Amino acid sequence: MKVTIVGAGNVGATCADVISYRGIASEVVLLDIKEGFAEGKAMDIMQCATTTGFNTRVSGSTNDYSKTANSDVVVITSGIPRKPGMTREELIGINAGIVKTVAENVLQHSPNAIIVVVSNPMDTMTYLTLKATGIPKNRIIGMGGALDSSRFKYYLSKALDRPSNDVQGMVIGGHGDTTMIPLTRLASYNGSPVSDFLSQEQLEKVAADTMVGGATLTGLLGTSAWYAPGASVAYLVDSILNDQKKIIACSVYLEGEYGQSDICIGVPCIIGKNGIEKIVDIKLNDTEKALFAKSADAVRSMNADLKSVLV
Ligand SMILES: NC(=O)C1=CN([C@@H]2O[C@H](COP(=O)(O)OP(=O)(O)OC[C@H]3O[C@@H](n4cnc5c(N)ncnc54)[C@H](O)[C@@H]3O)[C@@H](O)[C@H]2O)C=CC1
Ligand SMILES: O=C([O-])CC(=O)C(=O)O
Repeated sequence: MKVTIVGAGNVGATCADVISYRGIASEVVLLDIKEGFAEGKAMDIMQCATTTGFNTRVSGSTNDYSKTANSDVVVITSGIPRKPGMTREELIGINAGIVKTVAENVLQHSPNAIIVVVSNPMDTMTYLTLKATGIPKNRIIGMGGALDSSRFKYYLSKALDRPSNDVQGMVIGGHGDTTMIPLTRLASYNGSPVSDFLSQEQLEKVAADTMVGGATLTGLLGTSAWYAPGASVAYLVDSILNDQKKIIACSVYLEGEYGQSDICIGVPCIIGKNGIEKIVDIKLNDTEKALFAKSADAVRSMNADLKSVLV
């Protein structure tokens, strides 16, 4: 199975690294516009093969899309990341043009690929990719919810002082500082509701920390995060390539589900060899429904800014 990652920067290269050492794909092509950069990242990763013991072939390409031909999955991580103090939404001006061109280029060489969109603002970039390429909606997946959910479980585990892997939880809605919806009511610790162990005040803090999880890291690092983002993309790609049918919150095109249409936004999905195999209808309460509608309004108003790119 072949995976192409366009944008060999922090997130793209980390994703290639995780995919190779976990043996998720047999071949990974990293492509970047910067001369020699993807080749260098690929060589560095390949020099881990004997020490971490993997057999995936990782190669790099400077903007030569012929090397990406016949990819099963293409991940788009090209574009600029935010700096401290910025929102993801502020990246739209530069990233929309990049994502549209990249999506068109990759499809010329891999017309049947499933596309995973990572570049921010991710929900709007996912919508742009769908509208610009016209490929079926099951093959366009925005990655945000996997990462936001892993941060949610991290903050829950810290509050519980128990391992993250004993915690279940999901974040739906937009992948933005104010649009994410950590589903605290449904989160659990080894099968029991987390509210059995944490106070309302603690749960509200966990939700608030989760929502600004990306901004917190951007403040600490000076650019946005990459280890958890790269690993989250690899987790999603694993579920596609190995047909795992995991339920993962992904940004997908809605046509009436969750009361929304003509929008890409995070909802729980079954992810398998066909990409989005099913949108899972979890029963939200009235408060959660209202938050979801508000989140969708914000994402939709961002999508309106795509008019000049989508002509
Ligand atoms: N959806 C999510 O959960 C997350 C999204 N992101 C987003 O992912 C994107 C990448 O972030 P980083 O890897 O940290 O940035 P980075 O700056 O380290 O890497 C971006 C790479 O894209 C390349 N690039 C730019 N234009 C290109 C083009 N036309 N074709 C090919 N390559 C091109 C650059 O040369 C650079 O190497 C950002 O937009 C960031 O906001 C980051 C983390 C999580
Ligand atoms: O925070 C950012 O800008 C990058 C991102 O989407 C994340 O790490 O969640």
